[in-house]
Amino acid sequence: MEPAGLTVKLLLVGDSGVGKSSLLRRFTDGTFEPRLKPTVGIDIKVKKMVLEGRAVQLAIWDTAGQERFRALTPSYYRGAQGVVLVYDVTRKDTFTGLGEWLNELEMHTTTSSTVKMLLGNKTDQPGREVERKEGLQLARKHSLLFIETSAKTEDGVQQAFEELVLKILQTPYFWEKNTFRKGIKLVDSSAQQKKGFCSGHCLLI
Ligand SMILES: Nc1nc2c(ncn2[C@@H]2O[C@H](COP(=O)(O)OP(=O)(O)OP(=O)(O)O)[C@@H](O)[C@H]2O)c(=O)[nH]1
Repeated sequence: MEPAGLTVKLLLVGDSGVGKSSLLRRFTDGTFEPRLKPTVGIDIKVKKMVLEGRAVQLAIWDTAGQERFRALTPSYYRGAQGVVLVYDVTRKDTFTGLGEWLNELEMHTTTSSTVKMLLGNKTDQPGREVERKEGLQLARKHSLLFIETSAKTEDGVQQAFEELVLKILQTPYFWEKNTFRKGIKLVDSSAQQKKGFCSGHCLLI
């Protein structure tokens, strides 16, 4: 039988239009669509990556940010080892509205089982309304990883996912849950040992 390897479930949440689907597209397909339609319900993409010599299969759940789909979101948290809370650095309302998302996160996840990341997107766009240090402060307050990105230019996108998954792999709970998986596949890590990993982008709190 083929080794099952490691599977990690990630969830993207945040207000409509902040760029969740665009981040996912950029990360999985390397593309950017300037006029992307809002997500309806849920979209799941799978991507394989190798981190620290381990092959990991990511199942990334992209939730719809529109209000009419909000009732569905809580059920998606189940089994998620990583949650990315996205806001738009050019829309203050998406940042001030994070309290509601943070409450939801607190209700549906535990610190030991889920790694959480705060992500400020659209750094390429003029008219910034949320400063980096504001994001950083909020992340510190809630013990979240923090990063700023641009799905358009790709800046920070790869780093965001890598940092999140790396942190998940360092979580004891993850290994307890994955012990039933036989034959974890080890692959050559040399090509994946990144230089300047997360330089200037990521913060591990
Ligand atoms: N300039 C710029 N535009 C972006 C960026 N990310 C997303 N956009 C644009 O913002 C709009 C909304 O992006 P989406 O990815 O659909 O946002 P979403 O958070 O998935 O929205 P919902 O599906 O409604 O929850 C789209 O027109 C994107 O092209 C970015 O980093 N820079």
